[in-house]
Amino acid sequence: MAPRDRFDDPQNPDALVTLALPEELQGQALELVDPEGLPLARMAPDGALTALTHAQYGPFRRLHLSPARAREAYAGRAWVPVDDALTTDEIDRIRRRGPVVLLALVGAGTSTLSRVALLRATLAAADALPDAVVVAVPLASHGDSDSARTADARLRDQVVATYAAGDPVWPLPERRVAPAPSDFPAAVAEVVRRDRPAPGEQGLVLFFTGLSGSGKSTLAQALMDLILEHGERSVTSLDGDVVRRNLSAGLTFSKADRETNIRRIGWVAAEISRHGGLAVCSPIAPFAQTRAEVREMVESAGGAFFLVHVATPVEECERRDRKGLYAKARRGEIPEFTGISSPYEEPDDADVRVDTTGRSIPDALDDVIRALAASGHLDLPLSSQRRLPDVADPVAPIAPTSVTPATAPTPAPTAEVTSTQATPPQVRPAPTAPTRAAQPAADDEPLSVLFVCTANVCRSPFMEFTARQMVGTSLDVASTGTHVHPGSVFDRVIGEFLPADVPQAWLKRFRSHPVSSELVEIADLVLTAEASHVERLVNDNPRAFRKIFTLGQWVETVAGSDLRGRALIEWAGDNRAPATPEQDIPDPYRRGRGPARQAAERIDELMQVALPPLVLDRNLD
Ligand SMILES: Nc1ncnc2c1ncn2[C@@H]1O[C@H](COP(=O)(O)OS(=O)(=O)O)[C@@H](OP(=O)(O)O)[C@H]1O
Ligand SMILES: Nc1ncnc2c1ncn2[C@@H]1O[C@H](COP(=O)(O)OP(=O)(O)O)[C@@H](O)[C@H]1O
Repeated sequence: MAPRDRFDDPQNPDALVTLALPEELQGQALELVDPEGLPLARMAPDGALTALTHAQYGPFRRLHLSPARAREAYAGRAWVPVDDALTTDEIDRIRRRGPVVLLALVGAGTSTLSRVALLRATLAAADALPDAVVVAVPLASHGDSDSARTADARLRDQVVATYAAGDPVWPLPERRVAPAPSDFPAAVAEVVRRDRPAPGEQGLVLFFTGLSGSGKSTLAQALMDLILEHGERSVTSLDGDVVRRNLSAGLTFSKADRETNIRRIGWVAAEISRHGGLAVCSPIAPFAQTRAEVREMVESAGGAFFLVHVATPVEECERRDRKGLYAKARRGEIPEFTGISSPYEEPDDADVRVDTTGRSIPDALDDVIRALAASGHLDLPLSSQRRLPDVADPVAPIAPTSVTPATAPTPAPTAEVTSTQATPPQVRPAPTAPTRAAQPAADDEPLSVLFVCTANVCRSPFMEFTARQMVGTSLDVASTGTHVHPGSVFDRVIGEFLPADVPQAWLKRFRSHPVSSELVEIADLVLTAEASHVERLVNDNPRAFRKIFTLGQWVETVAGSDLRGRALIEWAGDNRAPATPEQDIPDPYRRGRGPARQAAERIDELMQVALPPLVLDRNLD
């Protein structure tokens, strides 16, 4: 930039060769270093610069020549400033001029090309010319304002003139319209295409922000499941809670630590997007400025940033209070709790805003899917186009009718029931839910046991019927599922392996029923077929953790204890054996008679141990 020898030169106020120093460094002697710490220049307190060495950093370093070195190598050629990928027409024009230096001004890239791609495109153009070489000059532009453009043009003319030092300079005519891909030679077009992939091929960061309990993790997880089911892309999850357990372990919830946490997430996500990957982040990220920094990090890594504002209001999040944190925050036990005692700045730059209040998860997720499809980044099927059940809704707002009221009349026994001599007259026909209202049970009242599997058509009703047949009304039993088509019938294949004296009427009258938080709350004990069911139920009902077990886990836990009834359940809550996959009862549904028989035998075997200690009336076991 000779003759300039300093930043912020008062003699050339419009030259924009500036260095913004923090106040405490102003007026001091400084060393300027590259990102790896190599000293490049010394700066005197008055701003005068002394070069120490050439920069040795970054791609195509060999092409970044100072004017002196460039002249040493290429004096006598014509100099052509290049600030975008060259079209076929422009290359033809240059060809007519003879030997040239293409002086690539790669300060900030262009609106459509990164710096490094601008250099690659210029090299590809040089290859198409008989005698052209490339020199890179990191000359940045300072913005779109008229004054910045004027100053930029002046600085650029000066820099180009310094390189040419009297040799001819041939600027290309200004473009009237932006070139189309077909205007470039194939090799240049390929550089342009790779550098700016179509939205569907670009790295992508899906960033969910919102209050604790708003539904970020739930929606993010459902979306990731869907992406994986789709199978075209892999995903990295950066969930708020998970990040805080590893990447950000030790950070607090002060403003500074939250910012650090979000910047770390942003940095990792940006790196993932740099490689064309897909990252799904779901921290609270309460501050607009930090979210903007993440956007900037991602975009400068070449990725796309897609912001989902999970805008569930604080009243609803507090009503859900999945983790009991709002209650603690209200009691002052958690300081700086977002939405209560720490701010959440609503985004005004969200790509989609979803309030999950009163909506099912698939329905809320569809809003995100629609917005993503419109952006061109990701095309996933809406829930209405998917075969159900896949993203089922474990916590769809519960209609009052879904809990059997305590006063529900017992359905009249059918002819089959009355004709089945094995049916004790006091046994209710198969209920779809425990019939006790949500009130504390008297000590001598039968315990209620809720069996849970996936669709509530096979394993859990089998457990329900087996239990009822074994202990009659000594236990209040019911069954439900985590992913249910409500109203489905009992699976006849596993039904074949029920004890012969189970009344057919129970089977006939059975209809499937989804699990709900109310049902879990009412039950004294919840027994599931698989560990994944426990996980799901505990996730949605964390406070019920102590009474939810897999059937196999329950049997292993209580084996050897002399306790009975409620005391046993309480004890088991504190002494639970781990739920291992070996104890699971695999789903035999639609897998034929063999697996159905195995599941039936295993359930039967476990029930023999699981139930007797739960029965309060000792005469019945
Ligand atoms: N003081 C306070 N404020 C907000 N949240 C708190 C706090 N203390 C603990 N938690 C739990 O931490 C989860 C939020 O962590 P994040 O990393 O997402 O927060 S932040 O983005 O750094 O603000 C958040 O989890 P989610 O419910 O998944 O959002 C809370 O469970
Ligand atoms: N439509 C919905 N979308 C997402 N979550 C919902 C919806 N309806 C109810 N919920 C429930 O709200 C809670 C949201 O919790 P979570 O996803 O962990 O939130 P966050 O990650 O924002 O803290 C879960 O218990 C979830 O089942």
